[in-house]
Amino acid sequence: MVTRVGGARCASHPSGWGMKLIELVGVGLNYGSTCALDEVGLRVDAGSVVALTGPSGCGKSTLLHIVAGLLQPDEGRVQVGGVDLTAANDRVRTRWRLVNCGFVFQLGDLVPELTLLDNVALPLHGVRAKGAAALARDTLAELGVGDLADRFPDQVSGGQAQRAAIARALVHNPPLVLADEPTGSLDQSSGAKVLDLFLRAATDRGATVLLATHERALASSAHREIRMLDGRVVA
Ligand SMILES: Nc1ncnc2c1ncn2[C@@H]1O[C@H](COP(=O)(O)OP(=O)(O)OP(=O)(O)O)[C@@H](O)[C@H]1O
Repeated sequence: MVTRVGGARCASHPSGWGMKLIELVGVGLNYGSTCALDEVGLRVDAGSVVALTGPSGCGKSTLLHIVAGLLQPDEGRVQVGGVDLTAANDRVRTRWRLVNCGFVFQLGDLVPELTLLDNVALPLHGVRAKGAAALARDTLAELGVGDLADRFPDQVSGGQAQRAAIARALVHNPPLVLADEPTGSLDQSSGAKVLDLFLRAATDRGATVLLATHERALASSAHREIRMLDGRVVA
């Protein structure tokens, strides 16, 4: 079934998206003469936490950007939650992403002019301002940075900013969470808290979390690990 972008969701799975969430077939992408992805085929079922691992430069970030519809492959097909992203134009992909996807970028990528609270409330368009602020505050608190809600990104540490970026990716309960090195600048206990939130999102509400990581502890706690090498999925 192909669902409307950002529209009606299927009721047969808690995420509302059916079982087969992500499907990539023969996906290739080049940056000029650099081949970043080569014939990648992948299928991820809904409701799981999946770790993408592999050496630096093997294509993990590029793959996450393609699944989010932020990059279009040069070849192949990408279907996510029943939507064919390779057939969708920029505007449709952007709208789809806002509704369905939470993305944690490798460098956090908070808006510098907004407080942590306002950054986290960004995906909550459509929620009344008061409700959005309360929800954003609760999510920041869950990640242990509730007391920093009114600070700006340049007034907190890298790890605190990263936790706010994770709060922003989770606050609207999206069916799909994509995270690029989400625990890279976190201490062990904050990293464990983040992992716990990802696992809960998957088991409690059927969300799917696809994360790129170099950390063994994170990869081995995920439901599944996908290993990449030189732009290909190898295991
Ligand atoms: N914007 C870009 N322009 C040119 N080449 C790029 C660009 N982004 C990535 N690459 C190249 O594409 C390949 C895959 O990069 P990618 O960032 O996807 O790897 P990665 O596995 O996420 O690496 P890391 O673990 O270091 O974050 C690398 O060879 C990289 O140098």
